[in-house]
Formats: sequence, structure tokens, C-alpha cells
Amino acid sequence: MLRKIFNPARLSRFQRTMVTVSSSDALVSTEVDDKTGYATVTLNRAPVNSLSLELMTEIVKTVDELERSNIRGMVLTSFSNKVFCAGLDIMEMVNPDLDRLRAVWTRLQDTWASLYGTSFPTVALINGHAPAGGCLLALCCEYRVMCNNFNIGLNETQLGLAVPPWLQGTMRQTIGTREAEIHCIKGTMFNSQDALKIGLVDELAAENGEAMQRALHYLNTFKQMSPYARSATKLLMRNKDIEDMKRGRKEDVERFVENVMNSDFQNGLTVYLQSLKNRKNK
Ligand SMILES: CC/C=C\C/C=C\C/C=C\C/C=C/C(=O)SCCNC(=O)CCNC(=O)[C@H](O)C(C)(C)COP(=O)(O)OP(=O)(O)OC[C@H]1O[C@@H](n2cnc3c(N)ncnc32)[C@H](O)[C@@H]1OP(=O)(O)O
Repeated sequence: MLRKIFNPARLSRFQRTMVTVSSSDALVSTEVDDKTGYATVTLNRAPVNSLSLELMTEIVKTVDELERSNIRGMVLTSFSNKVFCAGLDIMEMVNPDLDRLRAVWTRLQDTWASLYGTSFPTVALINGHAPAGGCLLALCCEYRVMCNNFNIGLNETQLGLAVPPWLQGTMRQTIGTREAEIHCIKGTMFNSQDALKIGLVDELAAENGEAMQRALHYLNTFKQMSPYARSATKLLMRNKDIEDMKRGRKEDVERFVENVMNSDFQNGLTVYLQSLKNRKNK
């Protein structure tokens, strides 16, 4: 069954109402161009857009609001021209409160499901590094344009974390089964050129302006197309993955909690955090 389908009858409402959501200190800011109906959603959590519970809650809320406002497309990007998103906030995993840890993982599942399952077209404008959860956000979008000289990949295993099945699936869909298996297990981070070669991103750009033009070009390819046929096809392809994730979500949360509470993992995390700081001080 289709979860959400673009409803052409709601189009007239969209043409009348155009939104610019969120205040300047918001974790996520959204601007909608009233000529094109395209929304630019900017992640705004300095310094590196790490995914705290609050940031993920805002992402889900934003996507839900956009779904209701009938925009025609969305570009997801970062306030920083150095880091698109640094993945899960590591501090959420250091000696955590168990209820909050469960909420963090549940919200990551929700973030994946809502971004992956939008009826409107989505492009990730990857204007900085995108490790782990950052790569996840990009993978949820239909199309990825990446600026040169950054890194992207699912490096979870390098941190001692298992990549959950629903995220493995998205990686498989993007780069193929064989490559996904190898690179999820190894935790490979790709530079922009290699990410393009392997199909993890669709286009490269020298800088932000060019990346935005390429992103808009992708969205424009749907201008003359029936929004119904477009979104129905997308959701028929993606809904089963979302339903599968939802069926297994409780076990998935408990696996994550077990993984994070393991003392080897906690010790490894301390070393990893220190290595980030040492790198910075070099
Ligand atoms: C079946 C289920 C079972 C189990 C499931 C288990 C796991 C789930 C798997 C997948 C889900 C996703 C997991 C994750 O996302 S884990 C997080 C992975 N992220 C990283 O490894 C990135 C680490 N960061 C970096 O490599 C660099 O910071 C980066 C390249 C992003 C940017 O470098 P830059 O030089 O620009 O900045 P830094 O000086 O390094 O950082 C500034 C500041 O920010 C702090 N920082 C960086 N990343 C994070 C983060 N992810 N969380 C929290 N804080 C972060 C960094 O320490 C600096 O802080 P400070 O020294 O205080 O200024």
C-alpha cells in the first residue's frame, strides 16, 4: 500500500501559500522559492551538524511540514561549507541515559524513514564531509551533488558500531550489493572523486553555487511530469523498505543500545574522541 501520494487536488493550495519557515537560531532552516516551489532545507547546528536528538526531531518536523505544504522539490544542505553532517552526535553515546539513547536511535530511524519516503523529489547538496549519519542523510535523498575535496561514507564499523540493516539496504540500492557489502564492512570513507566513480554521489561541483545549479537542474527534470506518477513510482519502490524497518524497529533499538553500552565500545569511544581532538591540535 502507498503510504503517501502526491495529491494534485492540493496543488491550488500550494500555489497560494508560500512559506519561509524557522527563525535565525533554528537548528534547521527552510526557505521556499515561491516561483519554483522548491525548498532549501539547511542544517544549522554548529560546529559540524552532528545529529543530536533535537536536530533529528527538527529534521523530521521540517520534512513532515513540507510534505503537508505540497512543495515541488527539496534541496538538503549545510550552513557550513566544510561539514555537511558529522553523523550521530558522539556525545549522545558517551555514558548515556538509557531512555534518551533509545529515543536517539528511534529518532534516527524516523529521520531515515521520513527523508527516504518523501513524495517530492529530494537532492542532497553535500557541501562538506559526510561520514556515517551524514552519509545516511545524503543516501535518503534521490540525488546527490557533492562539492570537491570532501569525504563521504558509512564508517560506522571503524568506530565499533554495526551498520543497521535498513541503512545497509539504502547503500545497496545506491552502489550495488557487492560494493555495499565490502564498504559497509570496511567502513570506507570515499573522497569526492571516488564517491562519484562508485555511484555514491551522482555529480560533483567545484563550489556551492555550481552544486545548487546542478541540484535545481535535477529538480527541473520533473517540471513537466505528472507529480502523481512520479511520487507513486518512488513510493512503490521505497515503501517496502520503510515498512520492513518499522516492523523490526524495536529489536533494532535494543541492538543499538547493547552495542553502545558494551564496555569495549565505551572505551573505544573515549579513544576516538581523543583522536579527533589530537588531529585538531596538530
Ligand atoms: C543494528 C543496530 C545496531 C547497532 C547500530 C549502531 C550504530 C549505528 C550505525 C549507524 C548510525 C550512525 C552512526 C554515526 O553517525 S556515528 C558518528 C560518526 N561520525 C564520525 O566519525 C565523524 C567524526 N568527525 C570527524 O571526522 C570530523 O569532525 C569532521 C571530518 C566531520 C570535521 O572535521 P573538522 O576538522 O572540520 O572539525 P573537528 O575539529 O574535527 O570537529 C569540530 C568539533 O566537533 C566535534 N565533533 C566532530 N564530529 C562529531 C560528532 N559526530 N559528534 C559530536 N561531536 C563531533 C569535534 O570533536 C570538535 O569538538 P571540539 O574539539 O570540542 O571543538
